[in-house]
Amino acid sequence: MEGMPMTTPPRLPADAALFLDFDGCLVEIAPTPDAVVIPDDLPGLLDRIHRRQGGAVALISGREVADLRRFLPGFPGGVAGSHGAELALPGREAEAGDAQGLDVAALHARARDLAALHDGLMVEPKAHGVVLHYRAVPERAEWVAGAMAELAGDYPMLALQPAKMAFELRPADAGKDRALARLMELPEFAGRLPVYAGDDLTDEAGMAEAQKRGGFGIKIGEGQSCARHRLADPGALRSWLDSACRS
Ligand SMILES: O=P(O)(O)OC[C@H]1O[C@H](O[C@H]2O[C@H](CO)[C@@H](O)[C@H](O)[C@H]2O)[C@H](O)[C@@H](O)[C@@H]1O
Repeated sequence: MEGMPMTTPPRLPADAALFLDFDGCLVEIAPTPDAVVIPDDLPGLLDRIHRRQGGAVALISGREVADLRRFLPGFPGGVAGSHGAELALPGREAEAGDAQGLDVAALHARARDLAALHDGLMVEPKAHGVVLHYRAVPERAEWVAGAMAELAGDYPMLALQPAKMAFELRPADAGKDRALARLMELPEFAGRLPVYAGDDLTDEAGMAEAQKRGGFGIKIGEGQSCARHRLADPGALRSWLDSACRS
């Protein structure tokens, strides 16, 4: 993740395929998953950039597809959710991994049991895994890391994913790199230059994949990254997208 200093990204090439993370990238981080605020101009901006890129725009998020659809109901592009375990494309039936024998209700119950041990912890259940959030009690970070690592030991089909003020168990065979690769096979995306913007550790695989394919990654916010470029925050990303639409 070290190496060359990161620069401001060049103008988005018109022949790029654009992959956008959601939390901390398109929208600011909020105290809880449900509290994120969608800027008034975001849906229109996504429509415009989707038209400019000839339909080659997708969201790649740790959130479930249903969650993303709830926040951005009219988003016209592809949506890879649950770190790529789900894929929803316009006009096509949604695809989802089969969770490989995972008893997801039992997993959620165990995460709730952990959360009950300390005030302020929050469980976010998902169809393919679970997140234990500690944003309200940052001093519990180490405890949550250990508890989730131990839980992960009982679920070989899941991988421990550190996130912002949270630890998640997500499908081991998913990943934002794989989601990008899958999307790049589609006619709207094939042959284009992949550009991936994201803010979190889970985005590093997506950025690395975009760069391996000759495109570039954009790290949103502070912190080390393999990305060649950086923008300060979601507002700066939205301005960068808006400038591209005006060119
Ligand atoms: O891949 P992303 O779109 O960045 O999603 C990653 C996780 O984002 C959410 O959690 C994070 O954002 C919350 C709202 O801002 C914040 O309260 C939390 O502390 C962050 O970790 C979401 O809840 C997770 O399901 C996503 O996997």
